[in-house]
Amino acid sequence: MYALILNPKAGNGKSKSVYQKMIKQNHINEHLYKMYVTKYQGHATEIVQQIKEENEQVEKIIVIGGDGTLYEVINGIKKSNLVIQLAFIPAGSGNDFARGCQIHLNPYKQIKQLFTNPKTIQYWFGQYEVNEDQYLFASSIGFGFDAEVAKVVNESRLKKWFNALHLAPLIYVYGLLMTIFKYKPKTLSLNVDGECIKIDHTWLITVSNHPYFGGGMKIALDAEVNPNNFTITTVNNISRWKLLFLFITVFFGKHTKLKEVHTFEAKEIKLSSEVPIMYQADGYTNETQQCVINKEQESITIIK
Ligand SMILES: Nc1ncnc2c1ncn2[C@@H]1O[C@H](COP(=O)(O)OP(=O)(O)OP(=O)(O)O)[C@@H](O)[C@H]1O
Repeated sequence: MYALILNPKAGNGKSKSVYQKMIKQNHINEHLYKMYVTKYQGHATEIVQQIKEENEQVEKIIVIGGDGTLYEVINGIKKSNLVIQLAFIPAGSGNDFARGCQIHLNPYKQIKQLFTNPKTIQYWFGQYEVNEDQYLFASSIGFGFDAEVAKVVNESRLKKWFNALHLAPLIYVYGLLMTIFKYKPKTLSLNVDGECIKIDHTWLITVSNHPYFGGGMKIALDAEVNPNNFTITTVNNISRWKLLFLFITVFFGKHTKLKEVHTFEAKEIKLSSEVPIMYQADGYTNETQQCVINKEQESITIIK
């Protein structure tokens, strides 16, 4: 038996039509699944805990939604120590996890594959600790400018309209323009696999499990799904105009040629900031002054 978790608001309601089509096409047998619909932010985490408590023979969770829904589901899996296989039908606006795992971005193609010719891969989430609490991220965790952009995007009423007009990536351009002239770069101390580094005038640091962030930007060109290392990208000592240029070059994967951009691989990163800094984990934003990031030891099976 499997559980289906649907966020009806993901992709501005696209997820609901995806689910309805799935039913119409008789892809799922009503007796073999239990359906859960999220009602508010954080609900998907609670649903997974409920699945564990109900103690039914659930072997797989299928998520229909965006990266935010997936983030909540994987954190529910972590909190409840559930051993489960996971399938993801991308129906959000960004869908970076799907890109990173080479899951069809077209949800209908993904459904067809899932129910007719499924394949499995192993995936290792990232784990981060803030204020003594541990959480998982599927795609990336970023500190500084990109997190401020994510916050503007999440809080913007325009997101709905851009989605409706099928112009979802443009909401990130809007967030970028709203943030770039206000953001104050920070001095950050990093401990990377035991080596201390101070980075001044930092705009952003992203820690990636796969290449994509921000709805399709290929920030970590060489990142590969693997159990050992993250790819870390830092941007510091850059003018605001050049940063704007950088975000254009990211789409062509040319940003790493800029001298202000550095990339490296690491297994554990400890970050501290003298002042609170915004972070985003799969799009979920908050503030912290310290964070420790590791690879999750156990892999999860992703069905795709
Ligand atoms: N019924 C609901 N009403 C309002 N918000 C909800 C509901 N159910 C879930 N949410 C919240 O919706 C938010 C957005 O979901 P999600 O990130 O999956 O979609 P998206 O923003 O369209 O896609 P992406 O993250 O890929 O850009 C999540 O933070 C989730 O907590």
